[in-house]
Amino acid sequence: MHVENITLGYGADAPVVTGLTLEVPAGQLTAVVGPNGSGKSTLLRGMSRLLTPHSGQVLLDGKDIHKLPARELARKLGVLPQGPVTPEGITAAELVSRGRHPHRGLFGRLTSDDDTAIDEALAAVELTELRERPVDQLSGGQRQRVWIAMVLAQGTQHLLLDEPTTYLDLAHAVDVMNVVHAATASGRTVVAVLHDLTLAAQYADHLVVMAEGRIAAEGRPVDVLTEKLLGEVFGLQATVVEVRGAPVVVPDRRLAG
Ligand SMILES: Nc1ncnc2c1ncn2[C@@H]1O[C@H](COP(=O)(O)OP(=O)(O)OP(=O)(O)O)[C@@H](O)[C@H]1O
Repeated sequence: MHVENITLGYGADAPVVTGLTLEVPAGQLTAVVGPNGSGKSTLLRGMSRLLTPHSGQVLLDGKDIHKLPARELARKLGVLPQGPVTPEGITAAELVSRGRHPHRGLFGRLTSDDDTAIDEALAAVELTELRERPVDQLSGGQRQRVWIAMVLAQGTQHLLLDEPTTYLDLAHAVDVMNVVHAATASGRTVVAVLHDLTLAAQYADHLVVMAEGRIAAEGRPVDVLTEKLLGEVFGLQATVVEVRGAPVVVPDRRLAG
């Protein structure tokens, strides 16, 4: 996936992302981090056709995604947007089955391939036992995992995930990141917006740091996530230590008294 000189914004407002170019490494996990409002979600929306760019292109296998038929794109690119709205009364399994839509014929029923993909996706996020529960009766974290399962069931080569670990406790966040990372082991390309810098650094092959609609730095987490960068981009005073070759961010405390 390649983003070429893209400018994105909303209506007549000043653009949010300006002239951004990004080569997404194939078969790897790219994490996008940055302060609130730096344009991470906007970038992901532009990369997934939820937002049409003012200028520039997003290329998938060399083709402009904004020119591909929707169905063809859905077979190649799975998207977890921020805060997806759950249809009322739908069960977990039904929601996950929607991930199979792009693979079905016009009036197609679910095939055994579809059933397998749905079962595997539910198992991957450990929700097999809750599969018949209405999604609106699940906890925030369980609901988030159902949505991730839906995107996994879509079986696409490319995945864009906006904050897949929001609402998850650390153990479940790690479970989800393990699942997401496993997708790259089978050759899939993943781009995930993440807020937890340490989690991002532990899992990302490639780290992109955004600031004010541009890429402030990118590369291996250990090269990118420095104390200097945290100060400059996040306004955060922190100590960075290395664990298993990846940076861990320890914010400096300012205790009263
Ligand atoms: N639908 C929208 N309409 C108008 N402006 C928007 C819309 N969505 C986002 N923006 C603006 O675009 C800017 C970047 O927002 P965006 O959500 O891309 O940032 P972000 O880096 O993902 O932030 P966060 O970490 O808070 O999720 C913000 O100033 C925001 O107000």
